[in-house]
Amino acid sequence: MKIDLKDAGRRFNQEWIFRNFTYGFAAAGKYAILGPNGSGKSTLLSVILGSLEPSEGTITYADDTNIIPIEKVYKQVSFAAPYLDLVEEFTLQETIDFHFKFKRFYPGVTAAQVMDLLGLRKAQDKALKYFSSGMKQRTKLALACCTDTPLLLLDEPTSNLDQQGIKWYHELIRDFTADKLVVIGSNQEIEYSFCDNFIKITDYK
Ligand SMILES: Nc1ncnc2c1ncn2[C@@H]1O[C@H](COP(=O)(O)OP(=O)(O)OP(=O)(O)O)[C@@H](O)[C@H]1O
Repeated sequence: MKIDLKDAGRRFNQEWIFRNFTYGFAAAGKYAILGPNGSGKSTLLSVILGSLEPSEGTITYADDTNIIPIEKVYKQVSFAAPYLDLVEEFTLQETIDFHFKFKRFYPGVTAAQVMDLLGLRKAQDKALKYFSSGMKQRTKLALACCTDTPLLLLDEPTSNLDQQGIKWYHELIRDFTADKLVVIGSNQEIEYSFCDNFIKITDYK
């Protein structure tokens, strides 16, 4: 998977959040988008995700041989963010089953293994509305990482996780992302310490 942005910019009303962003992402690179609160990390992630259009410039996606049309990109992406809502009425088991009706498991992974990996078997029949914020965040990360997509986007991945949860997050990254293009939006080193490419959003103002 490759993503190329050329002179990309995004604004809300009259305010430019970033401009002149020319950058190439390629599998299996690990990229971190860095910047202070409100600088535009989530906005750039949303443009890469395909959920926001650039206000100027272009974004193109390609696999090894072909351009991927923008309307098909969602099939290639897994995304987790604290502001991404889960269906609160679903139990954990239903959440896992529902997610994998639409997306394939990472090779070798099963629904039972996702449950084991989460370490939340006791809560498998509990509705997500009764989950703590850390349990919800773990659920989002496990679903995103255990899905067989070439692109993984994570915004503030360790928000609401405790020390043990942060260690668990690093194990997920180690075990499920070797061949993926990974982009992390973050301002905490612990979240992107494994990355090898760094984008400072403040360089594109
Ligand atoms: N839908 C929107 N309409 C108008 N302004 C928006 C919208 N979404 C984001 N913004 C503005 O864009 C700017 C960048 O926000 P963004 O959420 O991308 O920053 P961030 O770097 O991810 O911040 P944080 O670290 O706090 O999550 C902010 O000034 C925000 O108010």
